[in-house]
Amino acid sequence: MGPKSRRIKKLPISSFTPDTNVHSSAAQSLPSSDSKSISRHGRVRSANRPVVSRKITQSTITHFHTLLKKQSSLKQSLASTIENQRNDERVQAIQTELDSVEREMTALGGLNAYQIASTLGQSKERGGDSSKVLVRWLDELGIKQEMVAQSSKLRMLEIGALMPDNYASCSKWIDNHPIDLHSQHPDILEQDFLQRPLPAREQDAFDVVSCSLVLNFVSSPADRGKMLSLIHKQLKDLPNSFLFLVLPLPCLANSRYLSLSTFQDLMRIIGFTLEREQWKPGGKVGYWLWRKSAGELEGRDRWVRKTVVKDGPKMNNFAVVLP
Ligand SMILES: C[S@@+](CC[C@H](N)C(=O)[O-])C[C@H]1O[C@@H](n2cnc3c(N)ncnc32)[C@H](O)[C@@H]1O
Repeated sequence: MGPKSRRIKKLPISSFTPDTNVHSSAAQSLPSSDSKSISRHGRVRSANRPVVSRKITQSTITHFHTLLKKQSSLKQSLASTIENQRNDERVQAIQTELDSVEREMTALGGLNAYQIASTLGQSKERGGDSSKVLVRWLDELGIKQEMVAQSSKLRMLEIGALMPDNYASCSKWIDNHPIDLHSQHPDILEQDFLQRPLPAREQDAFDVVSCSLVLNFVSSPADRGKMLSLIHKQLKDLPNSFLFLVLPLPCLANSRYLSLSTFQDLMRIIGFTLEREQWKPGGKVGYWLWRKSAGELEGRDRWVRKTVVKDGPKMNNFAVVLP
């Protein structure tokens, strides 16, 4: 007899601690789309900032992530039930559940409320945005100095940009192209990165791609793998091409399917070598800078499905699989 299969308990992936008691109050406290709260430069003006507690902001983000994951898995079940069984009752049941999840997302304020909650997470009161870490690393690597000396600019793609001006203070040497699924500003291109056309010419490719707290937003392991592989294709084939990745630390430090070291193996196969990292044990967020390298075929098979690397009662199910 084979080993007894055990149900793996799902915990939400978020940079924040889940708090199920305040979900409904989050929906009431967050405003819907309010262009007046965004300044000419795209910053959320403090005077107009919604007054929400840290707890409510965190709760909204966590709850939204959970709903996104439910939505993604219900959509998958719906598609496979329709394709394989054509069982009308089952299809109806999944559709009803999906409608209910989507109603809950709308009640929470949808992507807009999630973005406002995340913007508050970026604010100075909460420790600032991640761009400072990337700028410091590019400075330490001598890339800033090189650009300034050559009067040249790094071509950067910022995936999941809540504000258009995170790199405004570096405009002399960084030419940033911010995109987001739901743009909060005319200077942010509204685009799904997974649908972005690949660069037709080398000069359309990027020197740096920033992917800060976005990979954990992508709800399926296969789409996460696709995102990392597409980032590799959007980068120039030059030694100084980088991916700046920011993730809630538990995604790698407390997952059943990944660890900090196995993630490094996966990235090597996709074609990334670790250049810099910043995180502390028990911390909420980790920062990694990956240099583009040649991808590897050997060992790829291990990453086409999820494999448990460790298990425990309070672990999460964050995973990445390759397309
Ligand atoms: C938590 S926010 C992160 C914002 C910011 N980068 C930061 O570090 O605080 C995640 C953002 O990623 C965006 N996003 C998620 N998937 C995306 C995709 N496939 N293409 C473009 N943007 C995406 C979401 O719309 C959301 O605004």
